[in-house]
Amino acid sequence: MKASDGTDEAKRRAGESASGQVENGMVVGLGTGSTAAHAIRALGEKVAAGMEIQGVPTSYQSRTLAREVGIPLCTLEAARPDIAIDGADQLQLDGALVKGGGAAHAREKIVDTSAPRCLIVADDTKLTDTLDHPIPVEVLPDAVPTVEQAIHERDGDPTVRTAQRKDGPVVTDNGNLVLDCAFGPIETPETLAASLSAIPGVVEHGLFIGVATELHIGSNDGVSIHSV
Ligand SMILES: O=C(CO)[C@H](O)[C@H](O)COP(=O)(O)O
Repeated sequence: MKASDGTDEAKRRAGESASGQVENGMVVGLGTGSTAAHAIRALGEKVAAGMEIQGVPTSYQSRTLAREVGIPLCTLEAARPDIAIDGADQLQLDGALVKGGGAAHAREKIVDTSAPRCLIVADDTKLTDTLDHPIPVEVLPDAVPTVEQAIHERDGDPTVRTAQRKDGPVVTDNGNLVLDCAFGPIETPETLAASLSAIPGVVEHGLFIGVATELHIGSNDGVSIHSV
């Protein structure tokens, strides 16, 4: 397959492919980002055609879009997802992912891990042999200085994520801040994931290990599906 340059068309193919796995009566975890949004729109079309599903949103963005396209929503208290569909910023074919480009990774990890099937949708430019994308780390605001120090001690380089159309930092849907932490090539993602989780003040980080069960990778001329 030809590389897609990360086009919206490749993202659409991936999103629509994953939405094709959703069956009548299912509860669906609704991921965040532009690729997951294609899946949500495709699910909205299924609902309009008579399919009965419920969505569990992972962010303000996915909740708003699901409402716009007519997907009935529920919470994790009401029902566990049968399947989750979510995007990624970078991924390996063994299913190790970096997420959190939209700062939604804390809720995404909760919803994605609550589903027996987690389908990751991405264009083919995001595939890599070795993860090296900065890892988003959601942090309680008071803990930023101590978490920054802990990241340096782990040979990482943290940067507070700043907002595009607001002065100051990005504030997550949970009221926290995000440190984008560059580690260079990550040879053992599971070790780094455990190490980041152990830092006091870290709410959640964007390394998703052992979460994805299927990868739907869109390109210019099709979709490839990989079981993990
Ligand atoms: O993790 C995410 C949000 O927190 C997104 O799924 C990830 O950033 C990919 O987004 P996009 O499909 O727009 O490239």
